[in-house]
Order: sequence, then structure tokens, then C-alpha cells
Amino acid sequence: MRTPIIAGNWKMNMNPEQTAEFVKAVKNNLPASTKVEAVIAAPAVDLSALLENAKGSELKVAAENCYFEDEGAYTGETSPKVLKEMGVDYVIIGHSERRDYFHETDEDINKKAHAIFKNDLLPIICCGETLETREAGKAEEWVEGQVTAALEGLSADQVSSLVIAYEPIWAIGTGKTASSDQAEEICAVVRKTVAKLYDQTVADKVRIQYGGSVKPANVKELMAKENIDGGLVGGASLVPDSYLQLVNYKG
Ligand SMILES: O=C[C@H](O)COP(=O)(O)O
Repeated sequence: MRTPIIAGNWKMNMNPEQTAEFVKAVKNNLPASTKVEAVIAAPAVDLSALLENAKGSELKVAAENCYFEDEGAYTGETSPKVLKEMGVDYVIIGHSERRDYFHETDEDINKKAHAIFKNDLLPIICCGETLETREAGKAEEWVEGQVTAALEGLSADQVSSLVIAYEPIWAIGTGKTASSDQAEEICAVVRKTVAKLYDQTVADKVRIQYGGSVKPANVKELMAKENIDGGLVGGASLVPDSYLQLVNYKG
């Protein structure tokens, strides 16, 4: 009943020309968005090229970040209001790289989630533990805390429509995928947290992605898990053929 959602997260890796070429290479071979939602999250400087070339196709477009104010004196930030005007569908927030390198806090992420909904966009909210936290046996508690903080003040309807991406930091860009059982275990914790904060109906609707070295070779096994509804994919989303294999994992 939950539509799978596979999102490529390009990070800081493409320019507008490469973006246009990529979209041309994939746009006619994407699954129907009712079967699997295929999303690309691109750097702000590539969004125009992405949107223009994706027009009329099944591809959905995400920004990799935004600010929590619509406009004003915030040099270098991206307005969620303008993202909406441009035609963007989703915004990734709380990625571990932003939490770590750019000091994004749980409070910032919650403010961004509210700003995203205010502008009629949908957030993809990232969470995930470090290897240290996992080895200390605290991964579940950590992820529950991140999810609780990110969702504060959001309505049941809003939470039903958003996406949460569980990305164990030790599996990002390392080639070390969490086993499908490890991924499922924490994705189940995410769903339980939503049930605890809201109710089971909301928890059954929220879509949960796994991210961390997802590739064509492991996507089917991960997607077969009960609580995994999608993937947030870095490296393997940069090449058209690999991206197409991921979004067409159902055949
Ligand atoms: O947002 C995507 C994740 O950080 C995963 O990246 P990766 O697939 O390169 O491990």
C-alpha cells in the first residue's frame, strides 16, 4: 500500500550540463510513479536543468537542502518558497553530512520540516547513527531521538505524507552496506517511533528509506523487507544505467 520511493542523492557531484545529459538518458525508461517513485536530489545550481529536462516525465525532483525562512538576508541559503515556485517536489533535510560538516541541529531540521510543509513541499528527513553509537548499543535510542525531534509539532496528516531516510553513517559511501536485517531492524524502530508519537495508521503510511551503499546488486533484498519502502542512494545514482536498474528493481 506504500508506494516505493527510490531517490538518488547526487550530493555535490554534477553540473547543469551533466544533469541535462543524465535526464535525457533516463527519462524514457522510468517506472510509472504509481509503481515506484523515481526521484533525483540535485545541488541547487542544477535544479533548473533538472526540472526543465524532466518535464513531462515520471521523474520527481528534490533539493538537497533548504533554509527555514522563505526570504530575507540569509546569504547563501536556498528558499523553500522558491523551490516550490520552481516545481520541486521534495527536500532532503538532516542528512548526516549536513549535520556533521555544517552543524545542522535537530532544532534546525524541525524548523526546516515546518517550512517545507508551509510551502507545500515534502521533506525527506534523514536519521542515522555513527559506528561508535552502534557499537555502544545505542543505535535504536539515537534514531528514535532524532525522529522525535524532527517531527515535533507536525500534524498526523503531514507525517503520513513525508519520507524518513535511515542512513547509518558508517555505511555511507564506504561500500559497507548494513545487512538487510540490520537495516530492517532500525527502519522498524523508525516506524514504531512514529506509531508512538502519532498512531499506527500514521506509522503505516509513512515511507521509510534505507540509505548507505545501496546499489543494483542489493536493492531487491533491501526492498523486500517489511519496513523498507525505498532507498536514498548516493554513489550508485550518478550513472544513468545504475540509476535505472535501481528504480526499475521491480522489473
Ligand atoms: O544520501 C545518500 C547516502 O548518503 C548514501 O550514499 P552512498 O549510496 O554513496 O553510500
